[in-house]
Amino acid sequence: MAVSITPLPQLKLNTAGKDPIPKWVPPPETKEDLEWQDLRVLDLALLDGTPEQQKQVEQTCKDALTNEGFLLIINHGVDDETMQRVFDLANWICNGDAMTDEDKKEYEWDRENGDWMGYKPPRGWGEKGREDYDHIEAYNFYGACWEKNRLPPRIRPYADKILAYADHMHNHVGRRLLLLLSRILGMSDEALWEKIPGKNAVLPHSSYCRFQVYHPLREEDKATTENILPNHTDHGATTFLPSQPVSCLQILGKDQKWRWVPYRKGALVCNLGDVMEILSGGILKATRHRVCKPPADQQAYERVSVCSFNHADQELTLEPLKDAPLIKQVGLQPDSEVYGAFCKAIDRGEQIPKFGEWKTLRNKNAQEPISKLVVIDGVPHKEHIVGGVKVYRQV
Ligand SMILES: O=C(O)CCC(=O)C(=O)O
Ligand SMILES: [Fe+2]
Repeated sequence: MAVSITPLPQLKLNTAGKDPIPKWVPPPETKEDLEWQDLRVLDLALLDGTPEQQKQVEQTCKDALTNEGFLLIINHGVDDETMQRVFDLANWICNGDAMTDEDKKEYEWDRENGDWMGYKPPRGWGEKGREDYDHIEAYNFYGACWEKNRLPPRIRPYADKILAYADHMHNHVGRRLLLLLSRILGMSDEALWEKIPGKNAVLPHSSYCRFQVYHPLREEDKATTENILPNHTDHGATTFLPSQPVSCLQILGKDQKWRWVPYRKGALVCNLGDVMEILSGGILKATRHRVCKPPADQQAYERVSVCSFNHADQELTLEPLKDAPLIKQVGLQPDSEVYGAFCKAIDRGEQIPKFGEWKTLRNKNAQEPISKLVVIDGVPHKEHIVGGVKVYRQV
């Protein structure tokens, strides 16, 4: 069972000859005793190993994505030194002097139209109103940033390095994960890679890399803020987050309990989005997660986070791959949340959406004020339905 794609390359980001940027200093780990979610560890190097090792990695992947819905990936081709450079860049871009105030205006995202490319100012994603301060500043790097030169001038000398990282996550790690998911579904190695991402660009369509920082909570927000980023599922196919030390990310277990994602230096935290849950008919889960207020001993630190969101071709029709052997064997899972919500929307007569419509709808409506009030864990939330999938904001 030879893997049909080239062995995983090792990414190197040589910034010699460029102006130095400040070094990101990782904050210390929390000493608090939190309820951690045990995550399975997927060793991606095993995919280049013996047939038994390949089978082992496939099984780990399947167990993780049908149970926790999150996993840790090691040996993904970005060593600690290279990842340090990525964090140096992310920290400098979101938290340093990489952008002037004019740049922030010139390159600001077009949120009203659901286009998130560019600089995201620190408002609108929290659980308060759309215009309220939300502690999160980010730069969203889409393929068009390079194709249309939509990069602030001071960042341009590093454009090739950022692209190399984004490329590695999408076209090497992302492709290999799709290969594993194809095998899990009983399909040929390249089936999902051929079907999902769209081709002919390093970051095709809306796949993107986000550098972001969560600023420490302001004094006046400490008492009233629980979640910095509300409870949601990602809307693409796969997401990769290099593990970082400030504990904020929580995932919702099958038992409806929230648990903290542990820090593991050098690993990638990986989860699936709506696309994979719908295509797999609910077998592979797009797990709900949220970014909470950090534990008390980490509340003074800036939390730098680097996210790779691997999306789908805008024309991809979102529906289960009914011919996939695993779906035939175990059947569709309408009790699964995202796929179930999707089924209900279709039953109500809504059209099967293309991914592009789904994404724009979800981007436009993300965290809009809404209608229905529900109680989760004893805490009142507003519920908003976006493309059939529920998004919650704490009231
Ligand atoms: O920063 C994180 O740890 C997760 C962010 C996240 O879930 C998102 O942006 O969709
Ligand atoms: Fe997310």
